Amino acid sequence: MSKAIIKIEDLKREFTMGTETVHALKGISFDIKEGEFVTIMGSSGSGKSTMLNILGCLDQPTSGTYEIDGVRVKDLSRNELATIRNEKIGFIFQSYNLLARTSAIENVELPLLYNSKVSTEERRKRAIEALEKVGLGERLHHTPSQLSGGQQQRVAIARSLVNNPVMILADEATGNLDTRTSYEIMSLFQELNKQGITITFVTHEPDIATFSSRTIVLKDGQVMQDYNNHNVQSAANELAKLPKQDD
Ligand SMILES: Nc1ncnc2c1ncn2[C@@H]1O[C@H](COP(=O)(O)OP(=O)(O)OP(=O)(O)O)[C@@H](O)[C@H]1O
Repeated sequence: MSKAIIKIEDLKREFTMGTETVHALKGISFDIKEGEFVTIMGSSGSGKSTMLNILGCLDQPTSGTYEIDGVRVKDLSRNELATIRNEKIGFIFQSYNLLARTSAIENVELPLLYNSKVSTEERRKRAIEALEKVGLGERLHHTPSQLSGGQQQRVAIARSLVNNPVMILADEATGNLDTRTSYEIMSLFQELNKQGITITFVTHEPDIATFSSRTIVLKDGQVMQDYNNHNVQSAANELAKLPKQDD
């Protein structure tokens, strides 16, 4: 049995708006085990962003428990939360969030700058390895504006891997990409998952869920469905089915 990386129990998040209370999450419970590739789906307003913020230690629940890699997140200070975020989670966003005018390699090195145990040489070595892993070994010194959207997302994926996080947390990571590039990126996620990396992918796109091994569907702040996908599609196969580009 793989160990649970994420443990969530009866998690609630309420927001106070004037005299009203918005119940964004109404008692959510699930575990995510090491090596899983989970999509968290739901329509607009279902609670995905609220869930993502809590999973990413960017926000705290109103009640209930959230544990990541054995650490209980509730009651941690802001600094402790920042450390957990940096050490345990690799974030990937829809808009890549790379530093402009900064090379791919420097962008990937960023999460290691906060880690005083890693020397300059080691930092560079790990950044190069991460970029090679995502197929960008030939683009180390390109800045974001010199890279395509898909390549920029690959840099972001390399950056998310460089600290050896316990989980990658992706927020609509293919939202800005065309179909072909989305399949390329999903194929990369599938490869990384095969290598043992745990992935949680938050999205409103049902297509994405077909590439993951488990889907959790949120509705009105509750888990409506939580199922294993016994027929995981290969993104590389879907890519091969697309008409050839004339370039
Ligand atoms: N800071 C906040 N203050 C008040 N209400 C909030 C806040 N954040 C979220 N909500 C409410 O919580 C509910 C869930 O919102 P959330 O943003 O998590 O949904 P979502 O599934 O991510 O939607 P979308 O796909 O449109 O981003 C909504 O009713 C929203 O209005």
